[in-house]
Amino acid sequence: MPFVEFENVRKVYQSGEVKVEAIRGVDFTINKGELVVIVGPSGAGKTTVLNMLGGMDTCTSGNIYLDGSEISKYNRNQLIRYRREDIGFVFQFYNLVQNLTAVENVELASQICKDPLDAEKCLIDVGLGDRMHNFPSQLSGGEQQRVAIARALAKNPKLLLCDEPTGALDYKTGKNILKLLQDTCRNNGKTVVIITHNSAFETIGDRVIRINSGTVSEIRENQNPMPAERIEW
Ligand SMILES: Nc1ncnc2c1ncn2[C@@H]1O[C@H](COP(=O)(O)OP(=O)(O)OP(=O)(O)O)[C@@H](O)[C@H]1O
Repeated sequence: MPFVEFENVRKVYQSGEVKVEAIRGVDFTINKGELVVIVGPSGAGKTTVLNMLGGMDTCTSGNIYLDGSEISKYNRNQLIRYRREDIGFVFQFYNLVQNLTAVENVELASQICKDPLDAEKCLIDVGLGDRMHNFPSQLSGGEQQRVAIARALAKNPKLLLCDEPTGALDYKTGKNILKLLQDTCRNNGKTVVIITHNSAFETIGDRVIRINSGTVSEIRENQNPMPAERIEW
């Protein structure tokens, strides 16, 4: 059984009289420990897929599975627990609490889940061992994103979901963050999903899922994914 599965998933948004079919019958699988790149142009439905996979939104029909559980059947309380314990989130704009230090930001996340990793160790792992007691405003964008990644990993989640994780960063810093995500997958066996509009990122994924107009237009497995430090865009 695959680690993650989307089975004929549909999502219709209804605003007043207008219905938007954001996702129109999407099927894909993800294996444990894979680095997956979900790519597609703006408006294709990537964020909708991420929101359903992350338990922030529900599908209109179809089935979504993670690690043997059908999350598309979860009720509100089960989804709250799922978001807290099973998923680590990394967003474009870091979303750190400004009046807490790096290590306090990471501890904040680990306090709400049942089997957290050590906050200081997570910061050391992302290369911030010497910046733990800095506030976000004292850190660069790339460093703040590293704190956000440490915060997500400290939850010891089943899945790390990253929505445009390099979107706010310059080229070189963005590449370093991709490398960190790839290393996290390789070295810790973590399943990592990166959502992006940037097709250049396709080459680093073990699996690439291309979304266009609410459907999957291509699924590809890279036998030899490119090391993130070597990609160019
Ligand atoms: N809450 C909502 N209500 C109504 N329509 C929505 C809602 N969220 C998304 N949509 C629509 O669903 C479609 C897919 O949007 P989505 O945000 O998933 O695309 P995306 O690929 O993530 O795009 P981007 O890269 O620009 O974020 C779009 O047509 C969008 O307008």
